[in-house]
Amino acid sequence: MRTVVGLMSGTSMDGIDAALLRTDGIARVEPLAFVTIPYEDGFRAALRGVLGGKGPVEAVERALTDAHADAVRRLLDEAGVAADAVDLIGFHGHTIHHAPEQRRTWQIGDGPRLAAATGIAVVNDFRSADVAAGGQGAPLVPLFHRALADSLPRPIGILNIGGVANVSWIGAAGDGGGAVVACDTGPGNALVDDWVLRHGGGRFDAGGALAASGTVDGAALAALLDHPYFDRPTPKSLDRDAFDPSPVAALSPANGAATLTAFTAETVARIVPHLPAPPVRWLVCGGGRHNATLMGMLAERLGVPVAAVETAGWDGDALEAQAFGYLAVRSRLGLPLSEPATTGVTAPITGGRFHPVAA
Ligand SMILES: Nc1ncnc2c1ncn2[C@@H]1O[C@H](COP(=O)(O)OP(=O)(O)OP(=O)(O)O)[C@@H](O)[C@H]1O
Ligand SMILES: CC(=O)N[C@H]1[C@@H]2OC[C@@H](O2)[C@@H](O)[C@@H]1O[C@H](C)C(=O)O
Repeated sequence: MRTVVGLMSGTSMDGIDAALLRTDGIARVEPLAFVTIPYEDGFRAALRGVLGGKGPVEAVERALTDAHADAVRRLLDEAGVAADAVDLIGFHGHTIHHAPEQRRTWQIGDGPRLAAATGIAVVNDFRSADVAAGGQGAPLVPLFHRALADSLPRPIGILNIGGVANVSWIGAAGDGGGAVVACDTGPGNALVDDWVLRHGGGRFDAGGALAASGTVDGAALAALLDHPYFDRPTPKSLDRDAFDPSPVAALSPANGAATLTAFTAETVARIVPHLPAPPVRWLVCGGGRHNATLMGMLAERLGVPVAAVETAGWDGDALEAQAFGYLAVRSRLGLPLSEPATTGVTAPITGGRFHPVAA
């Protein structure tokens, strides 16, 4: 067992999730502490400005890395754990460009700088090896989900609704320890977040209240769904801004929110025929599980129980950060981070780049 910190800066750009856990990188996971450090509006704008790899990437990368070092200090202070009791940091960084078909994925985050600032060895750059080997480079949380889901009824769908939404389908226990099939399903909250921000309603649709007050526009929803991504078989992955929200542009704030929320729910439902068998149950993590309107739309469309991962005793805000702590340990052990059915890579492959603390 190792004591590790996992750090995630997700596509919704809300801030840094930092988790402390003990894990063997295989079957054992013991969460210890978790904090979220929201980004300041100014930094969020700077981050948005380098999406796509444009603008002052190096300066933003340094600031992002320093913000992660602060997050580690805050996490360890809160947990009452000294830095020298931590073996490793798994540092996802922030995705500013993702184009696996061009064998390109780019997460900013300076590993040596974070190791120097914290005095803890770092693993970063989790996605490049998979993409270089022909994989999608995402999603990478499925092997962690499988470790957690060991005792749950299966097949199960574990759905993460962040800026982008992704599913891990985990098969029955007899099935070689549980086969995993994964992909990004479509948009998560990013389109709704952008819509709400543009209409002066804050950074997101709290509780899904705005969407609940509107009506789904069938024609706009059909136009949004008219995209080749949804017919593509798994595995497949998305960049944050893969979808064009212009079909809702002329709608009222409430109807636009309702339609974009339905778009997320509908695209999750459309993944079911691509899975080996329909899940008997769905567990939802990521910020989208706080959106009651979205959760209701999902339950309606999926027709089986849909609940937040808290019903299984997990922390739905912490899971991604925990996953990158777990994957950092797997990286050090040379174990796979991805498999053909999770990213489309030709064979199970490890990944990550190790940065020891300089002597
Ligand atoms: N109370 C709430 N009501 C509705 N939506 C919420 C609430 N709290 C959070 N969210 C949504 O969750 C989002 C953040 O989710 P999360 O932190 O899981 O995303 P992320 O990790 O940045 O993204 P990704 O998983 O794509 O990398 C917010 O942008 C918002 O849309
Ligand atoms: C390229 C990239 O950063 N993808 C993220 C993004 O956010 C959600 C979804 O799209 C998922 O594919 C992935 O993150 C999670 C943590 C993953 O790799 O499993």
